[in-house]
Amino acid sequence: MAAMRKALPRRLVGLASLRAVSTSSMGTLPKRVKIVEVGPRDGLQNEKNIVSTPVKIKLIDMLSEAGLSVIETTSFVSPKWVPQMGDHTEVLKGIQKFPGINYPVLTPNLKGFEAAVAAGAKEVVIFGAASELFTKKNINCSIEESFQRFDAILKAAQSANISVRGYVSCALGCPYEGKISPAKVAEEVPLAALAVHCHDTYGQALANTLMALQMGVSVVDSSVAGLGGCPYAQGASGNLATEDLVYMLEGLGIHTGVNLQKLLEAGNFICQALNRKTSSKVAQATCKL
Ligand SMILES: CC(C)(COP(=O)([O-])OP(=O)([O-])OC[C@H]1O[C@@H](n2cnc3c(N)ncnc32)[C@H](O)[C@@H]1OP(=O)([O-])[O-])[C@@H](O)C(=O)NCCC(=O)NCCSC(=O)C[C@@](C)(O)CC(=O)[O-]
Repeated sequence: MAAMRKALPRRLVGLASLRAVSTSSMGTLPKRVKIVEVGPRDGLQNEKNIVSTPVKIKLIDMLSEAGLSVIETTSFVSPKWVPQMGDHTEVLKGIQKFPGINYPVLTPNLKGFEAAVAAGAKEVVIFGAASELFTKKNINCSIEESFQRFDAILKAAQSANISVRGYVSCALGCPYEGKISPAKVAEEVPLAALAVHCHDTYGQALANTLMALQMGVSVVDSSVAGLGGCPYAQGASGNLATEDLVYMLEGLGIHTGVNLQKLLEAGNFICQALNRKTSSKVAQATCKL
C-alpha cells in the first residue's frame, strides 16, 4: 500500500507500481527520509475500546516532541462507520500545533473536508483504493464514484489553499480481491511524490520499506508501537512500527530528525493507556535492557 503527497491530478489514478521501477536504481538509499506518523489515526481507528480524547491529544503532543514532522491526527469520517474517530474536532483543536509540523486529517467526502477545515485543518487526506471491493467496503462507493468525491475535495482544497495527500490502498494486493494488476495502478505520478505505507501482517513491512527506499521512495508511513489496521481490511495487522523504522534508518546513516528515546516514551505511554504490548521490536528489546 502506498500514498502520495499533494495529490492534485484530476483523477486519482497516479500510483507508480514499485515493481515497474528500473532495477538500475536499486541499492541507492536516500540521504533523508520523511516519516509520516499514522498511529493516532490508522492505529487508534482500529482499537476495540474507544480511546479517550485526552489520551489521543497527549500521544500526539508526545509525538510532536519526538520530532516527527508529519502526524496524521484523526479522520473526519462518519462516526457510524468509525466511532473511534468521532472526537475528530476535539482532537484537532486540542493538540499543540508545533511550528513546522503538519497534522493531516482524513476526509472521505466534502462533508468531512468542510468539517476538517472548520476545525483548523491545513492538510487533508483523501483515500481511495485500486480494488473495487475494498473501496465499497471502506467508503461505500465504486472507484469511479470515489473519483467524483475526490474531485470535489480537490477543487475545494485548491481554492482554500489546503494541501492534499492521497492514498491508493491495495496498490500491490487486496485482502478481498487478491492480486491487483500493476496496469490497474497507473503511473502518472513522479517517484518523488510517492510514499510507502506497509502493514506488518506477514512480518515483511520493514523489508518491503527498505526495498521501496532502494527504489527511490523517501517518504515512509509508520505507526508508533506498530499500532494499526483498517477496520474495513480483513486481517490487516498494525503498521510498520515507527521505532523500528527510525532504528533501521539511523543505523543506515539516514537522517530522520526523530529522537528515538522520546519516541519510545510515546509508544510506552500509548501501550500503557491501551493496556497492550508494543509491536515494536526495538521497544521490546530496549525494555529488556
Ligand atoms: C464515506 C462514508 C461517509 C460513506 O458512508 P455512507 O453511509 O455511504 O454515507 P452517506 O453519504 O449515505 O451518509 C450516511 C450518514 O453519514 C453521515 N456522513 C457522511 N459523511 C460524513 C462525514 N465525512 N463525517 C461525518 N458524518 C458523515 C451523513 O450525514 C449520514 O448521516 P445520517 O443522515 O445517517 O445521520 C463512510 O463510508 C465512511 O465514513 N467511511 C470511512 C471508513 C474509514 O475511515 N476507513 C478507515 C480509513 S482508510 C484506511 O485505514 C486505509 C489507509 C488509509 O490507512 C491506507 C491503507 O492502509 O491501505
